[in-house]
Amino acid sequence: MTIDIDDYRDVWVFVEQHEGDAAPVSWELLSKGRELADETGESLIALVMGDGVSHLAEEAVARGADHALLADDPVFEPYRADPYGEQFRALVEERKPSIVLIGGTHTGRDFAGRVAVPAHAGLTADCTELAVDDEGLLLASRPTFGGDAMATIKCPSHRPQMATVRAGVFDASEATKDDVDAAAAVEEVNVVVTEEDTLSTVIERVVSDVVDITDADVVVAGGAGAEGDFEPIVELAEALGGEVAASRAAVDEGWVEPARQVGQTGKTVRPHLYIAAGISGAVQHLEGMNDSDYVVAVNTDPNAAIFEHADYGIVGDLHEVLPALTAMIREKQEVAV
Ligand SMILES: Cc1cc2nc3c(=O)[nH]c(=O)nc-3n(C[C@H](O)[C@H](O)[C@H](O)COP(=O)(O)OP(=O)(O)OC[C@H]3O[C@@H](n4cnc5c(N)ncnc54)[C@H](O)[C@@H]3O)c2cc1C
Repeated sequence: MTIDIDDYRDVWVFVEQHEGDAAPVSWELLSKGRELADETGESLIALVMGDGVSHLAEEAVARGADHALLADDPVFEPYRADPYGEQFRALVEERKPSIVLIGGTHTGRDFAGRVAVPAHAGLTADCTELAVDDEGLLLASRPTFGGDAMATIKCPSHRPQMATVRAGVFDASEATKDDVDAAAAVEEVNVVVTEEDTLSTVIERVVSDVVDITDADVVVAGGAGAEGDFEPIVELAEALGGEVAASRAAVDEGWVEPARQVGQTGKTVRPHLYIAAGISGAVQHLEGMNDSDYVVAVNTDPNAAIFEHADYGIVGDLHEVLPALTAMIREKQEVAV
């Protein structure tokens, strides 16, 4: 398929939503998209699909998009890959964006290929870094070879340049425009899919019990120093209402499920409080938690690298320090009740 790449312009960000609430990754991509659009001198366009979601299109503009495209129709609720993919595909074909960014979530991964394949476009999945080069080409980076190397991929001869991006790797954009200005920049697009065209029907929605540590406000992470006993970590996390996480060393030992691994080949978290217990502070681990608001490290080795990245450090055995912290927190909670 030959295309004229000069026909393709602008940076698009897909605003993922669930029952009218935006997925946090949407606003993270919007802030990165703004940066890329400013560098390439193009517009940043938000694409919102759903039923009764015009408020999100306005919010996307308030948070920095130049313009929002809104496909608002009952066919988009609940989410199914075929209407989303087909609507997105049709808009890409008609409007010709240069860069398309989609969250690397279950939803984004599910339908992004349905946009990329008919467009004969490349799709770099699960990116953790994005930039543009001097010619305005998207540089999409992601871990590869099981995390042993980082690959930077560019797509010089085809458009659009598409990427799915891991949640939690960029700061979310903030609202800067008022509602009136925002509403004026929303364009309702022609919905090209109907219920009759749609092959799938949702019979039942079952809430998965797979954990998602990326949204937690408090994360208590354990490493090899836990020596197989995660109980103090679990109890402190429970006392603080937070999630349990782990270094790769702890996951490799089978002490904790892989969905809880933090780092380059795990999840990226940015909680208000991150407690790293028995974790040395390897760069690959730091990559997944370095943007936490407050880091508290507990380690027997006063020279452990993690202390250089911690706001508060406790030199000691986690099997003594964590139960003491948990007991103090429980005591305060009882007094408060
Ligand atoms: C390509 C690649 C990708 C990787 N991706 C990831 C990733 O996503 N996430 C990740 O975490 N790692 C990743 N790693 C592995 C990383 O390099 C480290 O090996 C790993 O993070 C070490 O885990 P750790 O800190 O738990 O263990 P260690 O480095 O063994 O550290 C254990 C720490 O516990 C302390 N300690 C021991 N006993 C106690 C105790 N009783 N109380 C308190 N402290 C104690 C020790 O002093 C030590 O500092 C990756 C490596 C590579 C090469």
